[in-house]
Amino acid sequence: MVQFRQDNVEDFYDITEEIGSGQFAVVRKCVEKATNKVFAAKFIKKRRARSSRRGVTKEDIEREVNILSNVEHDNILNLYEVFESNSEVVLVLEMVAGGELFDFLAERECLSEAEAIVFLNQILSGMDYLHDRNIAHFDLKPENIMLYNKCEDPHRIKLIDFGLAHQIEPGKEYKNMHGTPEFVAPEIIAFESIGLPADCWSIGVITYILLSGCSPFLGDDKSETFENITRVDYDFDDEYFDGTSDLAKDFIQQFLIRDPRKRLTVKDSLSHPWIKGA
Ligand SMILES: Cc1ccc2c(c1)c1c3c(c(C)cc1n2CCCN)C(=O)NC3=O
Repeated sequence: MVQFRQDNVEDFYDITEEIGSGQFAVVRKCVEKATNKVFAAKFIKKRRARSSRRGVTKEDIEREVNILSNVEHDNILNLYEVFESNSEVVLVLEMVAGGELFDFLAERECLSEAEAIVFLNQILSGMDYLHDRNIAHFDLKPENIMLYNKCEDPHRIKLIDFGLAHQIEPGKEYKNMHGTPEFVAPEIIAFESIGLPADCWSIGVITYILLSGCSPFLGDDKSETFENITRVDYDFDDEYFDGTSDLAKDFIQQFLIRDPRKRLTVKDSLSHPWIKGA
């Protein structure tokens, strides 16, 4: 278990501009005073009372820290150290300066199959590492896939934000309603038992977006999106998929299967001819 340092993070790091924010967390760029190295500091508000709905419980924070402390993979973000005060916990994380895959995609509208496969090979490699350890990310989306460095190696990515990640204990039921509507699997919406296959559904949605620039289930509002997901109501509109190979569509289709038990696993997807053939 990583030690939560009780020192003041600002005695050791210069905290600078905000680079991201969520419901109970703010991410800021920071520079370690002793080394001048640049990191990302994720400030997580602690929940004050059990009855409160504000802030994150110590149990959830320790879960994220535990998972990040016990994983080491080229495509997964590194946790450097943790500070704790009365009101918040600060995760000092590796800085990935290349920005979101989401923005990289926005600049291009969609990617060639070859380029999408370069990103997917890394996403699948990181996810295979996590799933081998029964760790589900539960919040896979282009915003949580960051480019390491646009200049040095523009196609190197890191998976970030393990705030919803869980170690799935075999045989134990896990249910929770979280994640971003566009990317959540049907079993999450139906409040059924969830596990590693929920990440596989999200990978199918991400692949669809990488190749078309469109989101397969996105409706005019959250309930329409949930309705589309529950009915697995999507298609490969010729306007966006006219030049897309049948192998690519098959790869997507094998992830977007309602029954989690029949869905393609990450490990099997690495042997799919679309990925292997590249
Ligand atoms: C250059 C840059 C820009 C925005 C960043 C980050 C880095 C970033 C980072 C992290 C997180 C959790 C969120 C981050 N965000 C917020 C947006 C993430 N979807 C992180 O852990 N390392 C980062 O570099």
